[in-house]
Amino acid sequence: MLEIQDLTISTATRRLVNDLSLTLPSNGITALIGPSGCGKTSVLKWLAGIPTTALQAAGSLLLDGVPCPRPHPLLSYQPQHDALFPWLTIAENAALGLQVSGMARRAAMTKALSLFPSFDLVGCEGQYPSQLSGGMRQRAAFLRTMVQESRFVLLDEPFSALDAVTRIKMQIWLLDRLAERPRSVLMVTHDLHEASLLADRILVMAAAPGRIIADIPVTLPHGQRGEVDMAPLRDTLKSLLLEQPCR
Ligand SMILES: Nc1ncnc2c1ncn2[C@@H]1O[C@H](COP(=O)(O)OP(=O)(O)OP(=O)(O)O)[C@@H](O)[C@H]1O
Repeated sequence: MLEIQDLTISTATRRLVNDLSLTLPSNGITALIGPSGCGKTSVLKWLAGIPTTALQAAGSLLLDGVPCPRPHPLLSYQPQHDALFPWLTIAENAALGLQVSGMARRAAMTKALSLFPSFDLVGCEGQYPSQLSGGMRQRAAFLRTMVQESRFVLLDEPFSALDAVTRIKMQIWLLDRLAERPRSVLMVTHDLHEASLLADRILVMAAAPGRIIADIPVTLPHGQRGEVDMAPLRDTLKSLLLEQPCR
């Protein structure tokens, strides 16, 4: 269990996130939605321990009840932009997270390469990020995050650059992997359809300052989430978001 307690994030002149507390269970998908600029990415970056210039943050993070340093090897983070290293091949990029956490290069490469077929990246192993489309780069970044099998996975709009078919494939892939090996995913998304389809719980943030205004469990099994079944939930989310100003 991962607990954020009283997280406040500010610039020199304004408070971006105010006293945000939330608990992530050991498994399942928690979607984080909210108007643009409400602080979703800032919360994920803080969790991942990414230093952000010009922002000050205060708050505690507990992992299974014990203070958790950041960055932490049990938390992996996929930023909004793919952040692949341009001088490494796609295979080298994909294996990098494993190597950073101590796995030998050959073993890391073997493990990463085994996932290339399910990410539709076969043939791209030796290419560089600049040679790939935006969607392919996003799949490679997703692969690099998921291959690490961290207990907590932080995904910032992981499917936003994908075409509709690839997006559905990746969503199904994520659900299948989580069914095989449960872990906890905190996913920022602007797509209410995606949130209602994937999440076990949806957190809605408001802006100015950023805070959680709704915490909605989604209990219907994934296999039963048809368009019509999920429409009332999407309407609720839409109403909550439309009440919020954009920043
Ligand atoms: N380094 C920074 N310096 C100053 N302000 C910042 C910095 N980083 C983010 N902000 C501001 O913090 C607020 C929250 O930004 P953040 O990216 O966390 O929002 P978001 O909810 O993820 O937005 P979006 O949905 O558009 O990606 C925004 O108003 C943004 O301008």
